[in-house]
Amino acid sequence: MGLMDSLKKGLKRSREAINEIFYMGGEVDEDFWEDLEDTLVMGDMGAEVALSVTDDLREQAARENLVRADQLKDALARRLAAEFPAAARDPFEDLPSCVVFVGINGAGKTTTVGKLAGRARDAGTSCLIGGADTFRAAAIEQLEVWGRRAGVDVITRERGADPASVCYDVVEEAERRGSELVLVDTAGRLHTSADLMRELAKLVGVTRKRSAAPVSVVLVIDATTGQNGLAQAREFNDALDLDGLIVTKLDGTARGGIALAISSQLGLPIYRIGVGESLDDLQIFDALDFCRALVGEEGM
Ligand SMILES: Nc1nc2c(ncn2[C@@H]2O[C@H](COP(=O)(O)OP(=O)(O)OP(=O)(O)O)[C@@H](O)[C@H]2O)c(=O)[nH]1
Repeated sequence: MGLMDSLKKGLKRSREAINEIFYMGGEVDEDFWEDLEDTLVMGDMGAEVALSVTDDLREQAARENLVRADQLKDALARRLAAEFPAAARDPFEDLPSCVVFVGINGAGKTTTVGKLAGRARDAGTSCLIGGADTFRAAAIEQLEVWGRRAGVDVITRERGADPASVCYDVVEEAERRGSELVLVDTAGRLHTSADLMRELAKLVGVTRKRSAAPVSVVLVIDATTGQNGLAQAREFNDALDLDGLIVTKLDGTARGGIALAISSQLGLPIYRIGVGESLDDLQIFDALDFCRALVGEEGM
């Protein structure tokens, strides 16, 4: 399945809801604008975004005399796409680079690190993985499986070791080998969220201090978490000053709008999206493609 197909499948629910308003009577009247705003809110985009997008579209429709569903849908996709901040730098393409992945357990960090390592190997980029989730032995094993699959070495320490020391080790080893890309997987669960944030803040601090290559802190977020995802992202951003996002599981039952809410409200670019569990299911994020899949074009 291609990117657009996986994405369209995942965003089916949002699209169906939007299609419903467009076909309700075919007339662009007061009810239409109210329904559109409600549908955007229900799609997890957040009330603020929904309101400003609807207002802008309404003005544009009046100005440009857009009355047909296909014209309005295209304008809606473009207006939604404008909500996503663009990335100033791609931490997986602009090398050398060191990326620390954070996020709650199950968000897809390890899988994403594996996919990116596989991509790096295919592109001929020398890559090294740091396994800083020393909290769970199974996490290290899982990462090593992905490392083997991708043909990329994993630097880690024994269970219970200081995760910040793993970062120190992997950055040092990367410098010794001349590796261009370092990908660090971290723990998603500790006793409390405050413990986790404290540990991650220390780990990020050590990595930033030790690495000569630019360090990016990327939040991996599961698109199926809905509104709770926004609160999660805020907590990580407050503690760690994130650089950007990777949104996973957009092939699943996601409503998708949460990606837009987080990215636009926190001003964080989306670097990649996960659309499945295998090595190939990670894609570069294209805001307009995403919004077209969200809104649906004629015949979709
Ligand atoms: N459908 C789908 N599943 C995904 C995607 N990304 C990850 N997963 C699945 O989500 C589950 C959790 O992924 P992990 O990579 O283990 O998550 P994690 O954040 O590393 O979790 P911890 O190690 O517990 O912190 C696995 O079953 C993955 O296969 C995606 O883009 N789509």
